[in-house]
Amino acid sequence: MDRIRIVGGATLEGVIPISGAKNAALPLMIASLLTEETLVLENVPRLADVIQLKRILSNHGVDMGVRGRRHGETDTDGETLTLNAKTIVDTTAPYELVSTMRASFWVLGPLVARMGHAKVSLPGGCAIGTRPVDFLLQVLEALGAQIEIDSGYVIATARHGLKGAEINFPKVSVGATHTALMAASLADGVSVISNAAREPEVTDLADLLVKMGAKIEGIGTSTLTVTGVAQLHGATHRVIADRIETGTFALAVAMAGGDVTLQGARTDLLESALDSMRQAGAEIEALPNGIRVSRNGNGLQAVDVTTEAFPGFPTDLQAQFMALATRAQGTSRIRETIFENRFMHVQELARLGARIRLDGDTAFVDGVERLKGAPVMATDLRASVSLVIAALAAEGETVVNRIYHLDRGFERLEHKLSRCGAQIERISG
Ligand SMILES: CC(=O)N[C@H]1[C@@H](OP(=O)(O)OP(=O)(O)OC[C@H]2O[C@@H](n3ccc(=O)[nH]c3=O)[C@H](O)[C@@H]2O)O[C@H](CO)[C@@H](O)[C@@H]1O
Ligand SMILES: C=C(OP(=O)(O)O)C(=O)O
Repeated sequence: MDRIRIVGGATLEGVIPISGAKNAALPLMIASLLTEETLVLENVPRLADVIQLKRILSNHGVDMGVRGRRHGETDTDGETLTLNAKTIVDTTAPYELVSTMRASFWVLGPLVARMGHAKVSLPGGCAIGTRPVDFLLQVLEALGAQIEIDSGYVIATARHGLKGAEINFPKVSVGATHTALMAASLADGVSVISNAAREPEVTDLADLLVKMGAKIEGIGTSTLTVTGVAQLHGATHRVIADRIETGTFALAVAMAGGDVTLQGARTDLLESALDSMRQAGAEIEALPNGIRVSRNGNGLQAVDVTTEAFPGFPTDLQAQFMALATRAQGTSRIRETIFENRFMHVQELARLGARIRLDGDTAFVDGVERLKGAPVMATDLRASVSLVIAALAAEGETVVNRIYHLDRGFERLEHKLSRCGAQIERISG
């Protein structure tokens, strides 16, 4: 199993290219199941989750190709993927393929909408809470599908197609909104989705669906009105920049000090997190094609944050922000309101010398003068990278074990950081 070794203390200087967003690329790829025509997706990140979804889609019969590199493109540019689901050969997504990744469950909506039948294993994904799928199933039931659970599989049936409906979510859910958008696009009649997620990845999916011929109003708001169409067609779309990768590298610079341009990053995708970083002592400047982050000399200050649905502070940056707070002056209160068990990084950060107390949904982080390198264990995707951030400022060597979690969501992390001066390397095997 690969590990990452970091020797802390170096400041970061240079340019980091930001990849396409994992959490946008996955639903965009899944949308290929909605049409017989070809989708072209540009700027797809090279990640373990994308490779796994390619396997799942292939199993359904989606033909896939990767377009060769064009003039002027470098190896930091994302892939251009073509996906064609002319013939769906299998409407089952088996446990072996689905169990490692939450987003793979989202094939359920498009399959039942187009084929009238789908059988999908209950999902896996990061172990950060119970993560039920009840809202996703309620969406499909509201649209007229019959749902049955059998031997760990959800079986959805709608022999005569789906019908438009009113859908009102009790809680904001990204995956349930993706499911509602995709299924309602091919349903007969109008669907109104209330309390919809407004995450940029939901907007990216809605924008793609509109290019494919879907009729969606209210994009970017919490009420989406979808008028179903009989068929969708092919389209070309560029995956938005990864706001979580952006925030992660911004926090790495805030932690290590230095001056880095995050190329291709967009401030409008993470205003709330950037504000918290400014309060902590980072300088952040929007550039025409990126964001410049620096911290030179000034110390870090404690900041309180509460995770919320977009446009609030994202739960996917909570662990990384906590890493920064471990070195700030004073006590930071970090409250997690989205997932009930997303604090597994706390005990690993403690191995590096962090002082963190947990009380229910809140972590109290007392900043310390120094962290010291140690062997640590990655427990989930964002927890893994929080350990990397802490290690950048720790004295001596840190080895992060089980980094397969990290490879799910960060493309060439060690290259991107080492190019800016970090002492970081992958140890294979
Ligand atoms: C691949 C992907 O894009 N994953 C993201 C997505 O996950 P995901 O779509 O799984 O997260 P949701 O937005 O659905 O979850 C939000 C909350 O709703 C609850 N819930 C959700 C569905 C449901 O049927 N019942 C239910 O109770 C969840 O347990 C959680 O407490 O959004 C999360 C919240 O921004 C991010 O942390 C994940 O990185
Ligand atoms: C939690 C995440 O992913 P998943 O929903 O696939 O577990 C994440 O991207 O931070």
